[in-house]
Amino acid sequence: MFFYLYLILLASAVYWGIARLASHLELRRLARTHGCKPVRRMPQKERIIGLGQFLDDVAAAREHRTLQTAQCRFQELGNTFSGVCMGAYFITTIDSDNVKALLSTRMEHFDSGKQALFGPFIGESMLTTDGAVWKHSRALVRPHLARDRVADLRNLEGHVQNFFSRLPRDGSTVDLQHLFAQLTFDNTMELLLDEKVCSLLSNPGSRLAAVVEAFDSVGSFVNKRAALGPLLRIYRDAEFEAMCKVLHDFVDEIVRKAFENKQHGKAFTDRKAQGFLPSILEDTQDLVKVRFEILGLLLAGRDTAADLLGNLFFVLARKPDVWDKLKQEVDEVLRGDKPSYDSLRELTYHRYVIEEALRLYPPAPALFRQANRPTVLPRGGGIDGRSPIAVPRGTIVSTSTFALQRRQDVYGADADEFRPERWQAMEKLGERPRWEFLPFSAGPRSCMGQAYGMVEMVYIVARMAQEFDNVQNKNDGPWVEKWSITLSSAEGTKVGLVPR
Ligand code: HEM
Repeated sequence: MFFYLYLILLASAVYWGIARLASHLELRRLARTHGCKPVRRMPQKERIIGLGQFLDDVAAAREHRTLQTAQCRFQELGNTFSGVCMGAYFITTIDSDNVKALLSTRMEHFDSGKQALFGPFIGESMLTTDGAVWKHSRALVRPHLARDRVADLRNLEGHVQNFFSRLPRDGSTVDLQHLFAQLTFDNTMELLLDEKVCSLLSNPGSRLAAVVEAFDSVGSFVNKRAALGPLLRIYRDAEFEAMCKVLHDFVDEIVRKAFENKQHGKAFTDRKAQGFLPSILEDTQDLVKVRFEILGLLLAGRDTAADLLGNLFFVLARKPDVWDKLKQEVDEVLRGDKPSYDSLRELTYHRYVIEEALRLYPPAPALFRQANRPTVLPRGGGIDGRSPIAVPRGTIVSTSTFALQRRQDVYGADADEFRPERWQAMEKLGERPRWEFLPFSAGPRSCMGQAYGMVEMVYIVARMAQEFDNVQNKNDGPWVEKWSITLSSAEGTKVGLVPR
């Protein structure tokens, strides 16, 4: 018995050694062929485990300055550098050639790298899988975010009405951030699952309120996990698992109901027959897989738009001139009507305002992948950082969209300022950035909900501009980051609203 165990262990060790050697030789061959030079390393006293780096990251996260710290590092060290954190070698870059290679031209050399990170929350879903499984998920979802679904804004208006009913109209303080999360949750549930839930109208102690709360807190756990590197494989957190269970139970109930209807031959109504849930149940009877796909989509669709709106209104409350321009545009274009899919496209200034918020406060402020083979990135090597660099298998390669979209050499000396007019100027000159503006990522793995997300956000801002004369700032200090999967304001979005 022990002899066989010993043999298995020995064979595994030999296999591992040969695979490492082959990978190393392949990396050397690639480096020679492409003329790679060493990538700049960030100063670290100890580079085997990178414990110092881990402790610095934890301290920065506690002080809500992870993203600003990363931006400063790029300013000090250049657009591409490498380091080690908790035993994991990483390369981070805001060089647009590298970003293009990572997300598009060499995309197949990198995996999503998110499965361990999201762990029990979304298991195997489109956000965490690769290859054929990931492609299949995208094909399933695509029709449900097509133009006809996106263009139907009736449901969204219903949720906006619920949202308005929660807003005080006497200028007293309200935190919009949490209400936006409820609004986008209700809307995404209906868009994807034809499920009418009204968390906006639910009581504080209700089950629905607990589900929204679990969604809110699960993000903080995921971010904590991100810092653990390879230790994640053995890390367990009972509180995180309890939050996941609340969400799993909630989605499982909806899935089971739809599955039973299907089993009992109950036909879906015409509208439902086109819904995402019936079509995914046609494809698989694995209800756990269905649960994870749905949760992944809810996560992708809810937090991103809600956080963007929260950050945007944080800024708008301090920019009455921008709010006046938004009101002027809705009045001129919509003339008191509700926005339609077509009229939304005429709200150009609204789009600039939202793009400026996406630039400064990208809901996904960092994108990362994991190299699934030895490969090469085109820039970052040598003293001038212009030569290609070799990327060993297993390397985590990330880009900070937060820092990338604040590059002064791209956006000018006022890159850190909120100035929507810059988009008009850049468009006039035909200088709209391509690989330096990636709020929805880019390439084959880019956001599937980009068109819908933009429509939803422009619609909500336009309806707010039709409804309120004034958005008063009630937050005391400056904007402070809270990065937990997506990027929101640590102090919320406290405003007072004065009706028109
Ligand atoms: C403000 C709105 C939104 C922003 C800024 C945004 C941003 C992003 C980003 C950056 C990614 C890539 C993540 C990565 O590669 O790590 C992504 C992926 C994705 N988004 Fe969005 N998103 C938004 C809204 C939506 C909506 C409304 C939906 C659907 C209802 C959606 C569905 C998806 C899906 C399915 C993916 C995964 C694509 C894949 O892995 O192939 N997103 N989104």
